[in-house]
Amino acid sequence: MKLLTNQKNLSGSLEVPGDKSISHRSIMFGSIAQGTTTIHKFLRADDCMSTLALFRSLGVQIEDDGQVITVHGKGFSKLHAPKEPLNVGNSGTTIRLAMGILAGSLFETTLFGDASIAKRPMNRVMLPLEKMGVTCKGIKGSEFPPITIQGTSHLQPIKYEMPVASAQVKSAILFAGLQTKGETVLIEKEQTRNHTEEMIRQFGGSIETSGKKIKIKGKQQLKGQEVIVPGDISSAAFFLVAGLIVPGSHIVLENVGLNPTRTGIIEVIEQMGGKIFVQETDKENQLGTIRVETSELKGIEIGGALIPRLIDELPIIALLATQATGETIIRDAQELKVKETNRIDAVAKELGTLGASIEPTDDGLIIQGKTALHGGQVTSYGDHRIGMMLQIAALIVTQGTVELEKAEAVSVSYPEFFKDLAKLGVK
Ligand SMILES: O=C(O)C1=C[C@@H](OP(=O)(O)O)[C@@H](O)[C@H](O)C1
Ligand SMILES: C=C(OP(=O)(O)O)C(=O)O
Repeated sequence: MKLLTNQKNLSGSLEVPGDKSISHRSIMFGSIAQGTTTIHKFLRADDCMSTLALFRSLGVQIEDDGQVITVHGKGFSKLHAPKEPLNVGNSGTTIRLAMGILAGSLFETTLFGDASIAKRPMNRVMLPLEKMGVTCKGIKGSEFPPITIQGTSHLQPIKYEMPVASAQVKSAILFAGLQTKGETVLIEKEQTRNHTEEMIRQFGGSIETSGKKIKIKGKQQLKGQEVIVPGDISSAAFFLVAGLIVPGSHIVLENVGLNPTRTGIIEVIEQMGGKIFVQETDKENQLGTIRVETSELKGIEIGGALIPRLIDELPIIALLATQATGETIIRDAQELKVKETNRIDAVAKELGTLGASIEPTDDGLIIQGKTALHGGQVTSYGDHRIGMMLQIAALIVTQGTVELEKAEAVSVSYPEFFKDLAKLGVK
């Protein structure tokens, strides 16, 4: 696909689509709670539709009238054995969280996905679940999908120190913990997005959290709720960066979720000297409006506890750094190697093709600033975030054309991405 290049003066306001993490979880909590859950502003993107289809295959009645999704939950014990292996598509969140939910099922389930999912590591979830009494097997004795999982009615609570900072692993263990007869204690390596913890409370359950330590008791009754999904800051990130780097721009993003475990990108933009203005419009629901203007930026160092708070934004932050003065160093981000693609290599290579100077390292990237980007032939590798980042990069290309292979990958998290970009006055 030929990308839009050589843009100026982007302006206007947008409401970005629903949060992907919360959309997945709203189907999951709706399925394991008792009673009806209604979901507003659900993200109708490929990944979340995979979760919806998966829970239907487990026997949950889920209606979609095109506006509101209604989930008729009957608790963990009423999930049925699926007739066939379940397809998670491209979604790491779907497969890992579903494994936690299936930990207490009395049937065997096989979960598989696309070529990218077939390469994503599952030991991080399999090992703690096995300690709890679950039997999990990857293909040919490996940790890779297809994964066959056989749950147990005798799930044991565990005390577990997580070796990776991962909200997906944490959530899988919490879903399994909810099905034990005792108390599960988790210690995070770094604090990660806390949507699962918040939704346990929203659905009437209790969970103790203090810093990196989490305690959850099993056999709690969750009750169906009304969920209004906030806008996804990870989707907003592409327009925030467009507004900062395309000359003469002024962009407003409305109804963005501002959960502090997700707002690392705002802090990074502030530290780089970007003109970003955040107005919290609904404190209780952590929603706000974010405004950005084209800015002079400076390079910074990004690492440590900040990384999980912006993990999915690192490709677009790398692009931002190519336009700052000086060097930007991203470290402690080795998790990027096991996302939809190896995002360290993909960012360095594809932005390199467009003229950026980026060195991939073992745990991140070293990016030289103030580089003029030029045209070229690039690929998303089938990774939605790489595809969207490359379209934002193309906006500042003034010489030549940019051709993107596998542009359709954007539908994994943001099917309307190109249409929304057009609303900002892109010509
Ligand atoms: O829990 C979630 O909804 C997610 C957690 C993160 O993954 P990890 O837990 O593997 O870091 C993130 O990259 C992913 O897009 C969504
Ligand atoms: C890593 C991502 O998602 P998942 O792990 O669910 O595939 C992402 O959306 O960037």
